[in-house]
Amino acid sequence: MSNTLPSEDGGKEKYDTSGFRKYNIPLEQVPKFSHDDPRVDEYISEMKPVLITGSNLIESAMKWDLEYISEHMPSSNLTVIISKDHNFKYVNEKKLPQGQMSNLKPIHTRWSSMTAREFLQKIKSWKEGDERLYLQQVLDSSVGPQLVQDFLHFNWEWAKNKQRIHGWGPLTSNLLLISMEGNVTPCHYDEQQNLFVGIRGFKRCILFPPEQFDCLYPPPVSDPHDRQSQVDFENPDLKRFPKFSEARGMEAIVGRGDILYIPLYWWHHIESKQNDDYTVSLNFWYKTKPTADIEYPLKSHQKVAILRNIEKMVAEALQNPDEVAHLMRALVLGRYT
Ligand SMILES: O=C(O)C(=O)C[C@H](CCCc1ccccc1)C(=O)O
Ligand SMILES: [Zn+2]
Repeated sequence: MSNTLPSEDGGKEKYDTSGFRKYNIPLEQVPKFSHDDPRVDEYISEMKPVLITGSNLIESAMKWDLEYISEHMPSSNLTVIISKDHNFKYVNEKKLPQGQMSNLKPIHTRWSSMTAREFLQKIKSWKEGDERLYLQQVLDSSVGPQLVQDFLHFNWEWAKNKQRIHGWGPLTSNLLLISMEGNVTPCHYDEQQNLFVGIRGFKRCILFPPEQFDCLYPPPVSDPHDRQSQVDFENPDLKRFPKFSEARGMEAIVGRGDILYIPLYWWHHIESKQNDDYTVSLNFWYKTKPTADIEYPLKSHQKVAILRNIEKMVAEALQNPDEVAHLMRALVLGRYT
């Protein structure tokens, strides 16, 4: 059950955020509406986050806890990320320096695979100081016939309706997420529309709109941590990242059966409630349709896409990522400033 009742005015009630980390960031509440409230589609069409309650989108997955998964896919090896602390910062392996530099491989998080039962045993016997685990498995035929059956029984009518009326592209993937209490996925953005569903436990999501790109300082596009903020929310370095002090966020608590719409290019920081049981969530990532006829004024997420393309073009033209900053400074400093 969700932790506050959907109220008529939607989104004004405060979420119960006890058990989540406190950051020095001003936060507004993401509005919360029942799945059949017309305001849900108003927010999605304006590409603004909204928390949707009471939908039966994944009714058949509400029984997906580690016992059930262990029982129905006893031998499957699932993808598990292991981290030295509670932060699970995603690394794009394809963008890691190859060859002799490979000793720069990230020592912070690494990928492993294990059965659901092994994962359950490891998190049950976990104690302070141990490495932390986060199961992140793409739903594909490898999850076995029972979970595929459950997947086929999702309320695809509802999901397809959203996809159609909001002009989304195809569903690209569903990521099954089983997190230890207290794990954090640091602030990043994705280039897809996302219906993020709670199955078990509570997750708190902090969101920032794409236009706050200059407050959140992602690394170069060629960096393994592409699309992720370089700012450590627990200890922000305001000398390196001064505009982070201007960041203004939104907050939602995703409970059992809740769906958080995370618009594409919106920044999001997600954590599982501390000192609570493990959490289970499932996301639905949709490509967005290529912009047929461009409308002005451009939306902020389109300007972020332009920035990404410029970075890629300049790096490609120079054939050397290290020269990009110098050329871009020469373009702007003293000329466009
Ligand atoms: O659904 C989303 O978009 C989330 O960020 C959910 C997040 C885990 C996502 C891990 C990840 C981040 C970037 C690229 C690939 C995988 C969580 O719930 O902890
Ligand atoms: Zn994400």
